[in-house]
Amino acid sequence: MSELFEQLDFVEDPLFEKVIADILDRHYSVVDNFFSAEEVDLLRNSLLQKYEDDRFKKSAVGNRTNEFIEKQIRGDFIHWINENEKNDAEQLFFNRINSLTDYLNRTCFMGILHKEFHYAVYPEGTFYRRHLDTFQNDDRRVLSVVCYLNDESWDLKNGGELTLYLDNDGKEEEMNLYPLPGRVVIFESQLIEHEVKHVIASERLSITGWLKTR
Ligand SMILES: O=C(O)CCC(=O)C(=O)O
Ligand SMILES: [Fe+2]
Repeated sequence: MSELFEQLDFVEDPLFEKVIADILDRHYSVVDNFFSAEEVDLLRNSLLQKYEDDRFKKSAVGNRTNEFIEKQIRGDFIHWINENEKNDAEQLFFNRINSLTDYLNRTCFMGILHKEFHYAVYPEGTFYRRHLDTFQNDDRRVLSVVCYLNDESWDLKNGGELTLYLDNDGKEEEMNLYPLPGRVVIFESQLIEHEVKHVIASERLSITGWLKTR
């Protein structure tokens, strides 16, 4: 009878399996080299092209308050990626994200139906204060996915760490993650508070997005 349950086109993927094991175990996963150096170059060039074309907007927080308060919370500039108008780099990006999503849905029944992703540029001196990614009363966000697009010369002294605030048996613990090129950090949007520390030097480049239900 066992063949009844076989899915002939299913191939186990060790990297995605690690993501799932991490999420089940501790609600976040860090995957280095999720994107290859060449892929990061393509995506960074795509980001920089749009940034130079001035298509980025100052990010907002929740319902618009005033600009001054926003600057005290987050200082990044963002540009939403439209999947219907994707360029080659973005096509490659979504292929990879879609395989992860399909894998999660097939193996964990996560029910991810939608996604939204934006480029982000944090200029020198900016940060994003501690927050949960559900501030817009949007409980459809299941997983937050952050992909770093800095180049190989990115130095740890540039700052801009992503700090995750984790619960270790009732005691808060900080996990500091550097925005290294090709690295992807995935975490449960409803659970993990986090912040982007001050960017001390250089521009910090990334794509951030959410896998969503309904
Ligand atoms: O860039 C990062 O490391 C995290 C960004 C973030 O928390 C957000 O955009 O909500
Ligand atoms: Fe966030």
